[in-house]
Amino acid sequence: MANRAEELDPDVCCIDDLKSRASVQLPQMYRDYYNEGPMDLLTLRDNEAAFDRYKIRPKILVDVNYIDTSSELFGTKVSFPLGLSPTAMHKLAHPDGEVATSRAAAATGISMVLSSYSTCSIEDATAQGLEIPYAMQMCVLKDRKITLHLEARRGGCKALFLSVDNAVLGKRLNEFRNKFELPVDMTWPNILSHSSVHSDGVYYDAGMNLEETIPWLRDNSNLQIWLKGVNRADDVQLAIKLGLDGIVISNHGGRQLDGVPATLDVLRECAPIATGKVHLAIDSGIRRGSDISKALALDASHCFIGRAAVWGLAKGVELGIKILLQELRITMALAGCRSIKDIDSSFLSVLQPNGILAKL
Ligand SMILES: Cc1cc2nc3c(=O)[nH]c(=O)nc-3n(C[C@H](O)[C@H](O)[C@H](O)COP(=O)(O)O)c2cc1C
Ligand SMILES: CCCCC(=O)C(=O)O
Repeated sequence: MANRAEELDPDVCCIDDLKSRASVQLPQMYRDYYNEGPMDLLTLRDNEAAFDRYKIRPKILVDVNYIDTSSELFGTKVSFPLGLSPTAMHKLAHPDGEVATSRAAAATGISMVLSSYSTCSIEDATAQGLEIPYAMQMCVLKDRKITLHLEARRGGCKALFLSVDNAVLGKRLNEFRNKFELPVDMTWPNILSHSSVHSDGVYYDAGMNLEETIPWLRDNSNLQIWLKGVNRADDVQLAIKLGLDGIVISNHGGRQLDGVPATLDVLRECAPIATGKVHLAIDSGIRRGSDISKALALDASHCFIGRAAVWGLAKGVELGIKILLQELRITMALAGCRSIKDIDSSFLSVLQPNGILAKL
């Protein structure tokens, strides 16, 4: 049957299978670090549940013989509007670390954002994909020299993603209980080649404010600047006022402040403000190709995955990306969307508590 992509592994047919596979392979300390989050995991669960609250409304009798999933990010064509969110320390899951993840992004033609806390150098990771758009995630650290040193190491990156949801780390009970620590032979080469782990300067500058930081970054970088971790309409307005290039609606995959709303609901609130003024992307909770289509229908131009990629490190990141692409193509064909730009709000309804479907 045409739908059955021969290259997919019968043991791993969906991202949930990939999660199960990774979860049995990883030691508990790293499995819990990847899979869990802070406190009661309320936001982590709601990120996923939110996608189920929105229902797809297929349009009939559309010729879907040819489906075009291609899209664009930072002015570069990608095979579909999905990228890899920055996730720290890929070597915990695979000896090749971010180089392996980057290879998968390159093989499937999608974008990748590298974490400042990568366990491979940015140069080694970006060398894997000359055609795909890379970005680098940054935090403003107490020692601004290290922040700038990071910018200088940007290699082939086209954008900086400034994380704005981690003034401190969320209270992750698993990390306390498991006494989480890095293996002694593992480091963060992009940060520590310029400093020592014992220096106070490598920690987040919790006093950072955007009015001062963005002009300073603009003076020191010619890359696009995106904010990652925006959760409120007034912060979207601030980002527009400061002339930022893009915003990722993100709650860090429910890993920072427990109790914040699901990103899909925040997207719905913020998209009308952002549309036409600033690029708008989303991450947190994406586990299926149909989830991508729902975010696009709510006016995101791009989606990112965190855990789905790190789970992939156990069995094949490329496999995980191909699963999501296949599911997106099937969703588009069955919903009557021939191209990404066809996916609009007419394809979604919300099921209200009274059982009636409401249009967006
Ligand atoms: C293991 C792990 C490490 C992460 N490390 C970073 C990081 O270094 N910097 C950052 O901005 N976000 C980090 N994140 C958050 C991701 O960029 C992303 O927002 C989140 O994973 C998206 O949710 P999802 O995992 O449900 O797809 C991390 C997430 C995970 C799961
Ligand atoms: C010190 C690395 C922090 C990575 C991070 O942001 C996360 O685990 O969510």
